[in-house]
Amino acid sequence: MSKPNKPVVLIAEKLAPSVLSVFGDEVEVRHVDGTDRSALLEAVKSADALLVRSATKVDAEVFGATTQLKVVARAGVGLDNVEVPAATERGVLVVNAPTSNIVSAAEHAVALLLAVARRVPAASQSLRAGEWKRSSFSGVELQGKTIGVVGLGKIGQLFAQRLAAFDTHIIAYDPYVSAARAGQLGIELVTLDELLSRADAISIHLPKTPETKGLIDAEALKKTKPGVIIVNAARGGLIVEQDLADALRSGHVGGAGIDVFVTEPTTSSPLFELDNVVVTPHLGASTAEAQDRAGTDVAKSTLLALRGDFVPDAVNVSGGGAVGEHVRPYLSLTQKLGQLLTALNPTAPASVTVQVKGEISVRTPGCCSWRRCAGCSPAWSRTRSRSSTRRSWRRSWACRSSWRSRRRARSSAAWSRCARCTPTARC
Ligand SMILES: NC(=O)C1=CN([C@@H]2O[C@H](COP(=O)(O)OP(=O)(O)OC[C@H]3O[C@@H](n4cnc5c(N)ncnc54)[C@H](O)[C@@H]3O)[C@@H](O)[C@H]2O)C=CC1
Ligand SMILES: O=C(O)CCC(=O)C(=O)O
Repeated sequence: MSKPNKPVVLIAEKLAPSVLSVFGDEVEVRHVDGTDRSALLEAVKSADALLVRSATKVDAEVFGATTQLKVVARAGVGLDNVEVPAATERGVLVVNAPTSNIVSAAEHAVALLLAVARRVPAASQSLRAGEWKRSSFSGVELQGKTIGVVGLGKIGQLFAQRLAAFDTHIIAYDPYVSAARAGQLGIELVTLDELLSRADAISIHLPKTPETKGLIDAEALKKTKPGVIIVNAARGGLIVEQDLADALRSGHVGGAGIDVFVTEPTTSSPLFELDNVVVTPHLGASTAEAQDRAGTDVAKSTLLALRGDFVPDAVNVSGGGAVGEHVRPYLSLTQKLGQLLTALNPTAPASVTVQVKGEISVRTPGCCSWRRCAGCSPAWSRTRSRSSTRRSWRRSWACRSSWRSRRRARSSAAWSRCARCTPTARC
């Protein structure tokens, strides 16, 4: 029986049991098969929150079917199945679980690389078929090899750290990462062409965007070293499957480990016919630990959103980007500083400036001032709006907040502080 007054949370895919333990009895949980379009469109009408993994397409049609929906939560990283601009347009908050499965995804990429380099699946299959063919399954070592990482974000970095333990030289292509940051990690930042021409193995860790779709095509593959191993545990379509299959068949590419496909689910791909390919059905995040974290993280974010609180993992709040891992710790610091400020000065100030210095000053910390607001007294705000999307957040706080940054800090450690408070009873 439906329980009045409780927000309805619609779960559209199989999620870890941790989700339900976080929700407790604060919400009414309903289930639907997100791949059954008509069932989804019907069920979403009365849902306050929608929880998905990667199989449910949450697009303008879904948002058009409901006026009730406040939050879409993606239990994982990639948001290519959620039309974020359409959500923002409708005032629906979108959250993901940006760190929940990154270790699992990085480990899976390592597993694929090793499986290809040592031909583990083919040898296993052959032995199980009753053959003892040691000479047929000679592989290559990773030691001393150059490994190219395309996309040096969270997963790319974790992959690189793990590969470094094999005594490899890591090079990376990522135009959005500074050479200084790469240097700190012991990684040489290069152009894509240089990476393609130098790497003995290449692992892709990019989001799927109009810019990255088809990045590794026939032209790019031509530039690679003969015998190169290619791994993709990021998204299908970043590599053009047919072009990769052709390069594998010609022997120019030595092997490939592929977890993701341009169409999913799928049981047919030109890659499936080739011996030097190891494939898995999008298993990068399929570990108990990752699923548990993804479930817990999105359930917590969903509750925050439904309560009208600030949601750190919201992706359509801070100017279209999630709060980066380097900035994240400062959110709670600024929140605590806001609470302290409230305790010391219960009268609302006209404005508060958050100063940040050092590394984080170049990592879009503007969100810290919002978080500081979240820590400040409710008496400082006029009303709290139902939605936490950017426009309404700005409207809801009477007290102005801003941030200032200085690139140089006395030490390499970054810091933030609430400063320049202008106490006034005006707002
Ligand atoms: N197979 C699986 O189950 C999983 C796959 N993924 C995929 O991995 C992707 C990466 O995840 P994270 O590392 O957490 O994301 P991230 O956002 O931390 O890193 C992505 C990196 O790609 C870089 N990048 C963006 N556009 C680029 C371009 N045009 N050229 C070169 N670099 C570019 C960014 O600067 C960033 O450093 C996700 O978007 C998702 O699609 C994530 C988790 C599990
Ligand atoms: O297993 C899943 O939910 C998909 C994981 C994934 O690809 C992601 O988080 O981006």
